[in-house]
Amino acid sequence: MEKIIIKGGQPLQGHVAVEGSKNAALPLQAAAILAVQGTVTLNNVPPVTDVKVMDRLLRFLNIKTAYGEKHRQLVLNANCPLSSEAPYDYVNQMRASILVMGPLLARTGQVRIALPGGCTIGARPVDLHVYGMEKLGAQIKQDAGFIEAHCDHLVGTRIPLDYPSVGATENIMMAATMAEGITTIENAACEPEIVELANLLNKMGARVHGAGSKVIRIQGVYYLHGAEYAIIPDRIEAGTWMLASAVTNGDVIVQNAIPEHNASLIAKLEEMGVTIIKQADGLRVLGTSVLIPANVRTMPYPGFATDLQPQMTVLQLLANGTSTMEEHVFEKRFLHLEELRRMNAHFQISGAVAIMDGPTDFSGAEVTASDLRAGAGLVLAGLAAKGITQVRRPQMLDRGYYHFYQKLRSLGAQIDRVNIEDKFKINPERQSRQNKGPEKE
Ligand SMILES: CC(=O)N[C@H]1[C@@H](OP(=O)(O)OP(=O)(O)OC[C@H]2O[C@@H](n3ccc(=O)[nH]c3=O)[C@H](O)[C@@H]2O)O[C@H](CO)[C@@H](O)[C@@H]1O
Ligand SMILES: C=C(OP(=O)(O)O)C(=O)O
Repeated sequence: MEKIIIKGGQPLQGHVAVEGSKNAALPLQAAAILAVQGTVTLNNVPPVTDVKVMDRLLRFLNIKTAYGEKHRQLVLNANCPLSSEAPYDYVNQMRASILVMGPLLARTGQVRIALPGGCTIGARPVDLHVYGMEKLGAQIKQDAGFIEAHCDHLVGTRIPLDYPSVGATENIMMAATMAEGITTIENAACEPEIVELANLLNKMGARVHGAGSKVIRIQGVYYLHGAEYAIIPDRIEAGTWMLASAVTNGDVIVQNAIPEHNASLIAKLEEMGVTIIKQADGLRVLGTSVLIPANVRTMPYPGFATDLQPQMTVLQLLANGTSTMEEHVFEKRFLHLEELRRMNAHFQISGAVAIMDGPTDFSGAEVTASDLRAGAGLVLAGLAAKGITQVRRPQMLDRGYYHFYQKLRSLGAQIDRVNIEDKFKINPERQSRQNKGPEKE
């Protein structure tokens, strides 16, 4: 069993570099399905597990891919006939696998994809994705855990979304690029990752307008071709390092962080007494020993990002007084708080609201990461805690962070990742010596 082990109490100091955005990379990988001619070259692609999971799915669909970790470059070639079936084994690990549905439908006229399944942050239906495909003219059948969609050709139309779902907006955008006529997505998601997808699609020959606003207009084209694109820095990774500096009363420069992408976080940090200085090489985050409580609500962009909620609650628990966190994006994203109780946190949860009493004197304990960001939150609590914290299931962190503990160690944290079985594994040589008994002279 692997664990991250942290000896807390060390203020973080130094520089940390942010990788390319995981949540931008995944839809951009899926968009490569649309290129009937030429290759799609993506730069600044982070070497994280989710990107590898998407890569495995795309290769199953017959797309040729080559990734150079050193240069963070991924080249995708979809110029051959593609399979339109995505089996359960290839989609059950990651929700974002559903993003192949729109482009496959546009490219091949049919798709059969297993439903991506449950998730520890709550139910994650795909009804808005399906609604979008239906509005574009696809016939959809859901049976035996699969979504099956087919169409002669897709036709542009008005698609008002009940909720600005990031994934549904991306799927619809990709499907609509080759639809006949104009598609208008209303109440579209506005996340920077949506703008990234539109930028790549437009470089591939699509005509997408308004990405980043509530209304996206897509004029269908006959075909899409290859293009090269560099992915933006990961705003969630950047935010995690900013919070790591704040919870340890540190002084960290988060390199490549784009301030506008973390505006809600910056505003809350400043409200709590943390100093943020915008520098040419990134954001300098200076902690404080007197944290002011704050109330936070997660919301679609540009609101406070749900993917920074667990990390933020650690800072709120350290503040001098009562803070609240309202989780409005996912229904079950407070599992990390129950683990933090083991580290001396005091709070109550009432529906979507966590009411937290600070200041918390975190004490090290053994805890388990239920998902990627819960894991990040627990490690941050460990950095702020007295004594030793052990975080189980560190593989959760690999989904979206590259070299998580190594980067923290470079900032001065006392942190390691160990395989407990390795430590206690019986050395075969020693065992055979023991079995033989003492060597004769
Ligand atoms: C790979 C990726 O980019 N993941 C991000 C993306 O996830 P994802 O694209 O899954 O997030 P959505 O914006 O779609 O989901 C937000 C909410 O809408 C609901 N919903 C969504 C689709 C649907 O068809 N029906 C429906 O009810 C979900 O259950 C959830 O409660 O945006 C989330 C919200 O910022 C982030 O936390 C994830 O890190
Ligand atoms: C929830 C996340 O990702 P996904 O949507 O892929 O589960 C995340 O990155 O925190």
